[in-house]
Amino acid sequence: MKELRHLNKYFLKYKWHMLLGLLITIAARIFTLYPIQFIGNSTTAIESYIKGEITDPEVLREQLFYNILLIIGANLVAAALTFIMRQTFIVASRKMEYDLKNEIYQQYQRLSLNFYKKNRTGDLMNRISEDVSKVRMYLGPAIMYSITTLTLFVVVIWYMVNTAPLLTLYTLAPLPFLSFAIYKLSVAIHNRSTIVQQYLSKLNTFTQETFSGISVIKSYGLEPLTNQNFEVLSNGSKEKNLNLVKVQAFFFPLMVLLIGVSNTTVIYIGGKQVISGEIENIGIIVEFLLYVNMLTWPVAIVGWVTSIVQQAEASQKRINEFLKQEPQIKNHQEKSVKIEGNIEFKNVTFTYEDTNITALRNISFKVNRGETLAILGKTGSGKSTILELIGRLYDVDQGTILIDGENIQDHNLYNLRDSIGYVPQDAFLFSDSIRNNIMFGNTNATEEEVIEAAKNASVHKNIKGFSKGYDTVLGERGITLSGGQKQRVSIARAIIHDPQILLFDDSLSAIDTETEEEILQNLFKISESKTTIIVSHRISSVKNADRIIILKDGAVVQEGNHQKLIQLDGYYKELYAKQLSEKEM
Ligand SMILES: Nc1ncnc2c1ncn2[C@@H]1O[C@H](COP(=O)(O)OP(=O)(O)OP(=O)(O)O)[C@@H](O)[C@H]1O
Repeated sequence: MKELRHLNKYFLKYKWHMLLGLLITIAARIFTLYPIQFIGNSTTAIESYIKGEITDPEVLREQLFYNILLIIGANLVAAALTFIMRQTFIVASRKMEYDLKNEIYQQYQRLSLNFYKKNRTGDLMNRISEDVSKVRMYLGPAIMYSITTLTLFVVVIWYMVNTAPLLTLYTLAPLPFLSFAIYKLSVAIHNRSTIVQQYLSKLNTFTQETFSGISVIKSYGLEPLTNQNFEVLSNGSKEKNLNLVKVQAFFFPLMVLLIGVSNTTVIYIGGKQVISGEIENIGIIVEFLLYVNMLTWPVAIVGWVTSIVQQAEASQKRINEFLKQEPQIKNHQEKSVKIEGNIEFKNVTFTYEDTNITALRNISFKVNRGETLAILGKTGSGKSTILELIGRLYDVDQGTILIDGENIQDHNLYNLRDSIGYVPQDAFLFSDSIRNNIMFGNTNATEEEVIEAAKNASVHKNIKGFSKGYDTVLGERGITLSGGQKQRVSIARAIIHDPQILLFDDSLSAIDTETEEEILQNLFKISESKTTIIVSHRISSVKNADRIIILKDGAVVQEGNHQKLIQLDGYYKELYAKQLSEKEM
């Protein structure tokens, strides 16, 4: 129960719901029991009539009518109270589920990139959905049924002991066995359903991947192979499901068996006691039969509740693992100071902790407000890493990054990121309208500003060409747009944000050179008083930059402007010559 302690704060928050639920449960149970006494009374009245103690049939009719009215009345009240009981406990548990999901989601948002690298998306999704559902079963149904069972037990057993103590003992004897058997069965069901879930998860991942990669599958003619793989997986899933169904099938027969044993005991022992005169009338046997049937379900539920609590404990443990984690990148500064955009790297070395790859080695450079720095280099040379370090997606190991002369870590983290417009290498667009995708950079932007940003990113004409214009909804991963269009929408998003620092990570790669030139000219105007860093593989994107640095294996190997670098032997000159000849061809 240690892990479940985390949830106590929610019980405290909804204490009035819980308290009201408790009171109503007690009242509901008492009203559920009343009808049984009246059924007992009716049987006794019939018995008295048969024995001749009541001679007038009118009196019997009157007694039966009176008892039936009471039975109906008590049942109606019990039903109404049971409804309210569910409204309190179950509603409270749904509210707690909602709060817990929000707590986990906010924690996910708080955690840094390294957390997402270490954990698989499926696992993150599972903990916020599956695990929370299991915890909710503890917060609501388990608590509700425990209280119901306890109240029922106390009230019923007290009444039974008072009426016929020995008969009570005999009738209740099989119930602990029932509870234990149900517990064992619940554990087996739980274990097997966990395996079923795992198979289902595998099956889902497989299908999702095949749908995402459908174009590759079709173009390589891999349909038969994927069908085969799917069949193997779904067969496995079917086998596991059948295993589960087998144990589930034991549940009701077991209950029926034990109810049968208890009923037989009541009739046999009760009958003997009536004969010996220990029990005065048959009405008591009828009442006991009803009590036993009423107790069987709650006793079975004790086993069920125990397994629910165990599952909730295991799920909450998984949730707590994530809730306890601290973000790797922390904000050390509450105060926000307006960022001017002067960036300086001083002997920066950086190693990715998960792969142990040293992406940057002793890097130093400076770029001031109003300037454009371009970074070139072969793939894997560390260009993107530089941009990620400026956004503090990671913190440096050695050396320092200065922003406006101050250590990057001494700036307010959120203010720093807010001052940056980052266009990643792999432009990500949400399944939303183009307008909203652009406005992601500034949710308060006006229609004119959206159009202006799109024009500056040279994508306005394309958007206008769509029948729904800016309202065009993009499919998953923006599949309705071409690679170059996606990149430009992503650029418009950064422009509309109007940041102090603009970072472009190879974001013009899928755009033809003419459009590229157009965007660069627009950017030149927009970024007059901003700091721009352009990562690229193309000379055309970087030739106008104030400074260009060439990276090789994480180190700066050449530095200068276009004019200087085309004179020097090395990567830049070679690339220039190659791209020039390609253009001429
Ligand atoms: N998130 C990461 N975790 C671990 N290693 C990484 C990560 N990102 C990059 N690396 C490694 O760091 C090195 C530098 O990568 P980086 O993405 O900075 O190169 P790049 O110059 O931008 O390459 P490209 O031109 O292909 O985009 C590579 O060896 C890469 O494998």
